[in-house]
Amino acid sequence: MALSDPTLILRVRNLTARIATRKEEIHAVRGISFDIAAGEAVGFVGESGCGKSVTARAIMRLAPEGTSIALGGSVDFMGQDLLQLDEKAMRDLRGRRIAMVFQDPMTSLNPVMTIGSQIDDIVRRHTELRGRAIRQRTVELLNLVGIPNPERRADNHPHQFSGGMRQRVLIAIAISCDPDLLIADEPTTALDVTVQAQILRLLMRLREERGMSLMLITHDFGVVAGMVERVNVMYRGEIVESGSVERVFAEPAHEYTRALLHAVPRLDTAGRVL
Ligand SMILES: Nc1ncnc2c1ncn2[C@@H]1O[C@H](COP(=O)(O)OP(=O)(O)OP(=O)(O)O)[C@@H](O)[C@H]1O
Repeated sequence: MALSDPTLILRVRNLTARIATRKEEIHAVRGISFDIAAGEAVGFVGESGCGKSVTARAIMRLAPEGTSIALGGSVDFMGQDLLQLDEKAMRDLRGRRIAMVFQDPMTSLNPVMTIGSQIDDIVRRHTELRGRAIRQRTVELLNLVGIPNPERRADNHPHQFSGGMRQRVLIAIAISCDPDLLIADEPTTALDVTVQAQILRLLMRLREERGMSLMLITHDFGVVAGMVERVNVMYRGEIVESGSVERVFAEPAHEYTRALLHAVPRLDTAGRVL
């Protein structure tokens, strides 16, 4: 299947995802459609349980832990429908062309391995580099995501890093293969506010420098403001509203969006004398 618009890298149509646990089946994503252009940052906003994470996982064809997933519709990624690929092709694509960063930077890292050896492994697996060149690349990646003294820090274990620094490490791992699309699922939720801003700035800088697309998933409208061009608002497994951030902020069309926006402090009115 060819993409009609060459600047689109992702074209999702009528995507459905049912996840089954031992107890029940949940229709978590109910026929959503959206596009992401090359180099574009798109936000997905909605309250907990609305299907944002399942959407991200559906694109990667990964089931949430402890579940199995059944997908419908199409996920056209640079001209290939990912839902039709065999598992081997999908494994090749994950991490290399589409990479993901999750909320909890501690559980995604191996606590007994040094940061450097964890990144070395990924560089070895995904590139042609061998010998000393691997560690050089690891240090370069740590430097790129703003880890000070990267040569020395590479020999530390995850618990010797702060939450924000661990998230930087995971971002380094995610961009190590130069993906076309980075999916960041609540990347700053576990971090305090100043660190949140630093991580968001880092993601934006990397997106610009590398020309990758960014799918930013958050329950917090404040996080997407100033970060993305377009936002999709999700509610109960559907996209109920989408548009430019400015438009959605200024004139939310859906009642649910208005309710979500109410929860965000308004910077423009905060200092005004009543
Ligand atoms: N591992 C799981 N086991 C059982 N149900 C799950 C699991 N993961 C997600 N679900 C269910 O799928 C639906 C969509 O969840 P999803 O995680 O996509 O929501 P979300 O919008 O990303 O919220 P959150 O930010 O809390 O993850 C919900 O009904 C949720 O309960």
